[in-house]
Amino acid sequence: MAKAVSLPQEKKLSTKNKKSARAIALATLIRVLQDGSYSNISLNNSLQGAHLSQADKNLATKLVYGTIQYRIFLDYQLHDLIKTKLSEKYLKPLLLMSAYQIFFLDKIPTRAVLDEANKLAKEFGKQHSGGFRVANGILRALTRRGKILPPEKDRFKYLSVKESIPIWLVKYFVTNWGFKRTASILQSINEPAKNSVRLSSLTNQRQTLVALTKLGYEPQASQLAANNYVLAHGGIVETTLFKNGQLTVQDEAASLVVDAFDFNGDEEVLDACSAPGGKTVQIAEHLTTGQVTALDIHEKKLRLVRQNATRMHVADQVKTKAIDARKADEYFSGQQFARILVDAPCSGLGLLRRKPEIRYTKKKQDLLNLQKIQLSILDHVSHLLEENGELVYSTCTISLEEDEDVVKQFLASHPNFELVPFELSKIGTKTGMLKILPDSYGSDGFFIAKFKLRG
Ligand SMILES: C[S@@+](CC[C@H](N)C(=O)[O-])C[C@H]1O[C@@H](n2cnc3c(N)ncnc32)[C@H](O)[C@@H]1O
Repeated sequence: MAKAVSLPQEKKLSTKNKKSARAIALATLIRVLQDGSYSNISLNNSLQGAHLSQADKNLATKLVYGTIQYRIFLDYQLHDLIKTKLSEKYLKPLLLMSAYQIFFLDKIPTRAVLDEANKLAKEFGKQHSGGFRVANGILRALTRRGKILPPEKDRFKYLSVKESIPIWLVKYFVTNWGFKRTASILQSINEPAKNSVRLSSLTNQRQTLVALTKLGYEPQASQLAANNYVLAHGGIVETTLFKNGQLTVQDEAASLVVDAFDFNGDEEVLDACSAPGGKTVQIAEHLTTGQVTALDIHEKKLRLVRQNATRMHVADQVKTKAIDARKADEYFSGQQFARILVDAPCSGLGLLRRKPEIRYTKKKQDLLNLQKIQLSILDHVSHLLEENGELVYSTCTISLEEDEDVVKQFLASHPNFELVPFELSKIGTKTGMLKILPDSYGSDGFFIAKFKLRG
């Protein structure tokens, strides 16, 4: 439980600003938890017109994402203390947000959380409503009682509440990786995501590293990817290093996907699911006379691919086309690509650390629905690969349905393809498939399979 210690950064903020940050967080949480809005869109909209200091923006962001991330845990803390129906819409989000601060933000004194909750209840409640008294009573009872967890012998429920993961997902993980590994994965996905960048291979990497060090980013070479570095803190997109295309934000495991190809530089490459273009630009960096054709089903998202390509100085190597990859063989004829990447739409279970909502929005049936789309994309683009060409299939999920099972089914229906082992600079695979679980290196969870079309 949080102790009543002072928070220097909090103290520096004016009371008015503090209240605004919390009011914005609460308004966002009401929209997300009660109205089903997307947290990132909702929060960005609220922050845009808010004129908050950077510290207050950070606080509002932390409150929104932290409350969403720990919703199951927080609900459990509150469930037996809420004895009446919460008639006003703001009350439950306010209780969850306050409980989040009490249990997870050690530097905010409990006293301050209660005072702020009181003010917010008066601001958000109806006139003459007693909502603030209800909130106050529940939060005081919560601070008196402290944290509770289900009995450890109820293993699934215990893990579900402790790590704030739906029971179906805990069971799914335990079925595939056993209890001990599941506990390790779940614990790791609640840790903050690393700030990983990939240095452009077209610019002077030594100079970039020196500049990063001077700016206090303390770059540490990635354990996984050749050109990636883990930074001590965020904010890199505001720097000229990012704006000038000397580096880009890319997870360490995500960077391995393109490294699985062998390039000569003159190839025609198809990137079937390309937006926002992280891997497209990485492919393009390998090309001299070759080109990469970047598809995405959403025209709007291709703008991001073009922006990325321009920023990273590879626009001449990149063409974009809004096409459903399941119809790619209607637009392109013959075996015209030497390399094809299918970085498929997936459940994103490897991104649980980065995107706290995924754990609540994904259902087991989604894994099979997505598998159908993934197989269909693979099938339709596979006709476009030249003989001896390379096809890489990747996902940012760890579900077997979308990874190993897709590979198995694709090979069964395409006997002219075979898996090929690949060696990357820091990691390799003899099977042609590489699965990175989120607790192995603290990266995103990823799956990569490399196929070759027999000549
Ligand atoms: C995992 S993301 C790709 C990330 C991207 N490769 C990168 O590195 O930045 C999957 C992308 O596939 C797109 N997508 C979904 N269904 C598609 C389809 N049928 N055809 C083409 N693109 C599709 C989505 O819009 C999304 O941008």
